[in-house]
Amino acid sequence: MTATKGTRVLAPGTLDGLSALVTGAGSGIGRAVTVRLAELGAHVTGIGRHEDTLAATGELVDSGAYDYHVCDVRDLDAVSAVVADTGRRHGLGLLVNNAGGQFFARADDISPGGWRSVLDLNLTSVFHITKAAHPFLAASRGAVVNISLSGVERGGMGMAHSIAARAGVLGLTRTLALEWAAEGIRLNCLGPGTVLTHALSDEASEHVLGNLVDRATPMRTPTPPEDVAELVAFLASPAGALMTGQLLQIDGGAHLGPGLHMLPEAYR
Ligand SMILES: CCCCCCC/C=C/C(=O)SCCNC(=O)CCNC(=O)[C@H](O)C(C)(C)COP(=O)(O)OP(=O)(O)OC[C@H]1O[C@@H](n2cnc3c(N)ncnc32)[C@H](O)[C@@H]1OP(=O)(O)O
Ligand SMILES: NC(=O)C1=CN([C@@H]2O[C@H](COP(=O)(O)OP(=O)(O)OC[C@H]3O[C@@H](n4cnc5c(N)ncnc54)[C@H](OP(=O)(O)O)[C@@H]3O)[C@@H](O)[C@H]2O)C=CC1
Repeated sequence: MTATKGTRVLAPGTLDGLSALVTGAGSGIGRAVTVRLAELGAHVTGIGRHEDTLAATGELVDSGAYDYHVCDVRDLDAVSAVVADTGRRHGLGLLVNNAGGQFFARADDISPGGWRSVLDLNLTSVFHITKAAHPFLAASRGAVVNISLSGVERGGMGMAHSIAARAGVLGLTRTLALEWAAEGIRLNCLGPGTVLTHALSDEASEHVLGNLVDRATPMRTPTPPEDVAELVAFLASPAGALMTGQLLQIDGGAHLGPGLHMLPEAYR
């Protein structure tokens, strides 16, 4: 596995005056997005379930550029209240639906409860948060970026629940891009490949991810979270003003189809 360093191309000040809301801002991609948006001039409100990690993200950005709310995105009333509070206090020009995740299991081993938990986290929450953000996004002619998953269009073995949820988000993104275009709101999805974040540090994930990079990613490199962040910033910037309803894969050509050898032994 080789790794490339994250790339930064946008000029300082590109996002001056932007107010952004980032779910899952306390780690991984969400943290990288938060840091980059703030560097480019935005104010970011982060959401996550753990205060310590959300606060640690704040140590990486200028004071005054960031605040956070401890909240579970699956608690639809609570998260809608956070969106409304953020919109009232700062306005809302960018919503990044990033919080998400899954467990790796073949479809036969996904119980109704397991299916529901992944759909609630990765699809239902996105619908409700985005709907709650609508009036504020309309007021600012704002943008939504939904963090998706490489494989959303082709499928991904061991991730039936998650891929189904992300496909749902893609459909939602494309539909709202049509419904809300007249209000100047743009919505897009980004599909990272393998991003080496702490969430993937357990043994099963290690196994899957090492294999994914070496055997299922033609460019044989993980996706740096900073590259995802730069694309989010681009989509929020004036340069992205005509981009809507798109899925942008940022995955080194990854494809999770060729064989069960990528899954932990127990799942083959
Ligand atoms: C070429 C393509 C490249 C793509 C690479 C993609 C790599 C992907 C990377 C990522 O997405 S990284 C970010 C990932 N982060 C995580 O995934 C976080 C870890 N996951 C979780 O926190 C949880 O799994 C969850 C998805 C949030 C679910 O948590 P929840 O608290 O809701 O679950 P539980 O209450 O514990 O269980 C609910 C339900 O689910 C069943 N279940 C849980 N784990 C498993 C498992 N490993 N296998 C099977 N079933 C599982 C559990 O039994 C419960 O079911 P019921 O008992 O109710 O039937
Ligand atoms: N890593 C990878 O290879 C890839 C990841 N992705 C997707 O990118 C997104 C970010 O992943 P990544 O940064 O790797 O993972 P992390 O686990 O590092 O980040 C997920 C973040 O979401 C937060 N979160 C999780 N569940 C909830 C919840 N119910 N309510 C509020 N916040 C929540 C977590 O914080 P807390 O636990 O404090 O709530 C955490 O900060 C996810 O949607 C993931 O599926 C897509 C492609 C590849």
